[in-house]
Amino acid sequence: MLEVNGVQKRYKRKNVLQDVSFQLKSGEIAGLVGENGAGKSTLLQIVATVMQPSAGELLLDGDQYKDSYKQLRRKIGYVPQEIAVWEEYTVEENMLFFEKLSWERKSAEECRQLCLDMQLTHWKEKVHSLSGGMKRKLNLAISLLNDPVLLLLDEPTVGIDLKSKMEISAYLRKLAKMAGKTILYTSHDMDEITNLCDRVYSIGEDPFYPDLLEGRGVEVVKLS
Ligand SMILES: Nc1ncnc2c1ncn2[C@@H]1O[C@H](COP(=O)(O)OP(=O)(O)OP(=O)(O)O)[C@@H](O)[C@H]1O
Repeated sequence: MLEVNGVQKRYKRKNVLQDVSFQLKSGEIAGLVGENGAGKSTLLQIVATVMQPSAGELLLDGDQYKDSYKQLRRKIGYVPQEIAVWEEYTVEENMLFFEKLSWERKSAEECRQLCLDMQLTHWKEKVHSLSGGMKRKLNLAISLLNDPVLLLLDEPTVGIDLKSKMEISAYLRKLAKMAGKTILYTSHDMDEITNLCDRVYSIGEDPFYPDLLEGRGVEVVKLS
């Protein structure tokens, strides 16, 4: 379980996150919405241990982040907005390369299966010849190599076709419901968010997103 208590983030004189508190249970999928610049990526980076908050505390499965950054990092999968894979290498070479950097050992067949699980079938193809959707799937597969309990995804479905979007959504649902993974992800696609999420957190002052989500059958919680 993830607990975020009173998190604040200040960049020089700019307050981005004021007093953010929420909890996520195992197997829960939560969305994070807000206008550009509201602080979604900043919050994901803090939860991912990539960045430290200016104030507040975070706990994962009861362990304080500040006491155990290194151990907790092993339990977290984080996919930033930018696709970070080796373009000149094949899907197979990318997976095997990142497997070497992972804390968990996986065979080549297990790596291939991770890709197949989300309909990424181009095992022998170079990444530069893949579609944007396929690259996003590869990025996601890489983040799962160390069997994270918490998965943080920054706009995993931006700019990809509807079929790939639906495949990624179906796969995320399976990861949460069958494998008990906790997922926090950002998206500007309100149809996708309402279909996929148990709850949506809205960040920032602007009531645009909460208003947009009203009456769509999803719980919306405002964060500051
Ligand atoms: N390293 C940094 N130094 C200074 N300001 C930053 C830094 N990173 C982000 N910011 C500022 O913090 C604010 C929040 O940025 P952030 O990227 O978290 O927003 P976001 O909600 O993810 O936006 P988007 O939807 O465009 O991705 C923005 O005003 C941004 O310019």
